[in-house]
Amino acid sequence: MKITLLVVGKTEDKYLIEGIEKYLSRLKHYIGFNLLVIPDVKNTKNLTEAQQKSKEAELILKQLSNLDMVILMDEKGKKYTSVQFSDYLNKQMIGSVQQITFIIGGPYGFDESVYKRANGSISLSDMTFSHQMVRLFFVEQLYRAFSILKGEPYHHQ
Ligand SMILES: C[S@@+](CC[C@H](N)C(=O)[O-])C[C@H]1O[C@@H](n2cnc3c(N)ncnc32)[C@H](O)[C@@H]1O
Repeated sequence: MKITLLVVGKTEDKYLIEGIEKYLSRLKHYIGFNLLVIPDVKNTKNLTEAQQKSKEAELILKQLSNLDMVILMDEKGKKYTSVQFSDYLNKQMIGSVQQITFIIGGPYGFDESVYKRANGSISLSDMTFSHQMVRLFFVEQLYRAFSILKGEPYHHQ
């Protein structure tokens, strides 16, 4: 199984880039992982929130194939403990899923068309994080999940 994390817009802050790279370099020992960055929509000042989400959606949907199992990161999504998330990933690996694509939305979240394409959604918290920060939290949780599956001492219950 391969995992893709699709995000909207480059990560700008150095402290986030460093954190994300730290977990990505650890993750590569466990799973084929790809961070796919969709360029920011231009001239957003002239767009409504709905128009911006719709333009982002066009770019997001273009990246997806029929083989992708698409899971949105969404504060209103399903909640897992870290152990439950590791079980969830394990079930996908044992099953026939070849490619899971997790998607983090833009600053205003997802257009309806992206919700329609999704196979599920996951919440990291009831709180809302910035679309930039949630990338770091997600890759850390992914690393944590694989360390749990490998029985390594990173996670403490
Ligand atoms: C600033 S949030 C958008 C908030 C927007 N009100 C919404 O309804 O989605 C930007 C993106 O970060 C991600 N995100 C923020 N908080 C999250 C959370 N608690 N759990 C999962 N993803 C989250 C989502 O992908 C969201 O689309």
